[in-house]
Amino acid sequence: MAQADEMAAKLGGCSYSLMQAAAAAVANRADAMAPSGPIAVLAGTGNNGGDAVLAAHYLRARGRSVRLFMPGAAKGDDAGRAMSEWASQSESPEAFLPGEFALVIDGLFGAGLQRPLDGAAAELVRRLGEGKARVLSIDLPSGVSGETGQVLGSAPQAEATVTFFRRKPGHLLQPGAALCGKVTVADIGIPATVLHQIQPQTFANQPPLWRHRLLKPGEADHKYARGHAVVFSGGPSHTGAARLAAMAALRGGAGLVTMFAAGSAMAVNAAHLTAVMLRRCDDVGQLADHLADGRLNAFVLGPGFGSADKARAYAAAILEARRALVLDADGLTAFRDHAADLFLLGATNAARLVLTPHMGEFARLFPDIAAEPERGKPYMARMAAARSGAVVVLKGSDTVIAAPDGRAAINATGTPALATAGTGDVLAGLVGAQLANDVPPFEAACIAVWLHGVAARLYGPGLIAEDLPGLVPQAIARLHSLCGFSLPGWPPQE
Ligand SMILES: NC(=O)C1=CN([C@@H]2O[C@H](COP(=O)(O)OP(=O)(O)OC[C@H]3O[C@@H](n4cnc5c(N)ncnc54)[C@H](OP(=O)(O)O)[C@@H]3O)[C@@H](O)[C@H]2O)[C@@H](O)CC1
Ligand SMILES: [K+]
Repeated sequence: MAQADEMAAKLGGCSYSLMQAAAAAVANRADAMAPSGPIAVLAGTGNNGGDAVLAAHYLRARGRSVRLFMPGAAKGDDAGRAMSEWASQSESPEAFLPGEFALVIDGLFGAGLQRPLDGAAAELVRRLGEGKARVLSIDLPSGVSGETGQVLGSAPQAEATVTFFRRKPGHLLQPGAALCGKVTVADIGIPATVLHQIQPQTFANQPPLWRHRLLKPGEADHKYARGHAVVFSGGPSHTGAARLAAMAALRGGAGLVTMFAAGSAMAVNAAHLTAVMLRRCDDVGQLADHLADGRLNAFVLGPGFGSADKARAYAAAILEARRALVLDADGLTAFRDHAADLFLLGATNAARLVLTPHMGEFARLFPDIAAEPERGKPYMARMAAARSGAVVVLKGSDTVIAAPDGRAAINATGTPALATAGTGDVLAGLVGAQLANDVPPFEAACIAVWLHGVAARLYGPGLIAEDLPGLVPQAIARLHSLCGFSLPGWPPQE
């Protein structure tokens, strides 16, 4: 954002006019949140504080009762100029009692936060929490890192946050995302061309990022044009996870899906499968025979799979046969003591491998990277992708998808309803469906994660993993409608 600010100034903008626009957006939001009653404004020493002081000035000019509290003197030209517009004195933090106000505007720190909150700022945040004040944060709740979403020291729980130009990673990553409350993005006049100039590598996982890769529904579609995904079953008493993945792959748009099962698991799978086909695969020799069929183009290995030795051998055979592979669950854990082998496979099979670890599985494969959570999920996922040569989907309520080339997307369609057994298996199948359709792995993973979250939101509370594949068509319909695609003949006309 600081880079965006500088670029905007270079492109002929004036940084004070940006601050004026930012402050006006904050004042408008404050008025809408609390149309009457006294307002407290907490202003820090930098430009976040400058926004706050100017918002206080605008609100007072509208006849609102406003008191300004500052832990120190304003630094910098813009913040100093904002202060000169505030005709009265600011009060010291000791005088601030949150219970006296209908709303508190938090403008202590924003994008310039460098170190954990302490002293007067930390004390103000503590009092905000204790007083259960309604908080409107400027740019970010003070204490939340805009880069990582991590809390540095402490941060208030905002009811709403007004940010500027574009959301920052800290608005999407936990715990920052939850502390922001409802985020609105104000246009303060920074031209969109600034984005082209700064070439950001971190994105929100939204359709504009990958809509050009989406398979458009067409009348000429036939099942072989939409790929053939394969999911590996576990042993006879561990077949459910793979079936979830297989159903998701089919609902997610793979033209055909086949389950590969060892002889011992054939009968139980046969009893459960209908549209998903079933073939026997006992060992890597049989897998090699199957791989002779070039139409089998995307594989999902790991959900309920069990055998680590077999998982490693199968992964190598699939990648060496130049097929796309989603490695999940047991497929990931199989490499915990053989991570270098996995990274070599990834490096020699660029653009074919997707890893879908949750944080525990991630730490088994990348212990040194996982030991630095304070650097944030995009950093961790990006480092892991660069090291493994794979697209890495670091799962959680704020799933991050990273590619070896440095791109990272933060998902925002997640929901706590997804925190239930088997939802990861469904996600692996959805990634497999996109890969079967020849979508490149970064976009394949982004699309699958987006659909997975939207499908879960369509159900709401009480969701179990079995519900998810059946909701995927509605999620796809929503996506198509967002992108302006239509399925020929649907919805049916009279
Ligand atoms: N970019 C844009 O387009 C636009 C940006 N705008 C606004 O500018 C904001 C960014 O402003 P910013 O860069 O001045 O940083 P900010 O967040 O005010 O903090 C820096 C100050 O805090 C201090 N400080 C830091 N950490 C501290 C700590 N833990 N404890 C104590 N002190 C600490 C630090 O002190 P120092 O390190 O210098 O000692 C410095 O004085 C951005 O969030 C948005 O609101 C808008 O005006 C519109 C256009
Ligand atoms: K703030």
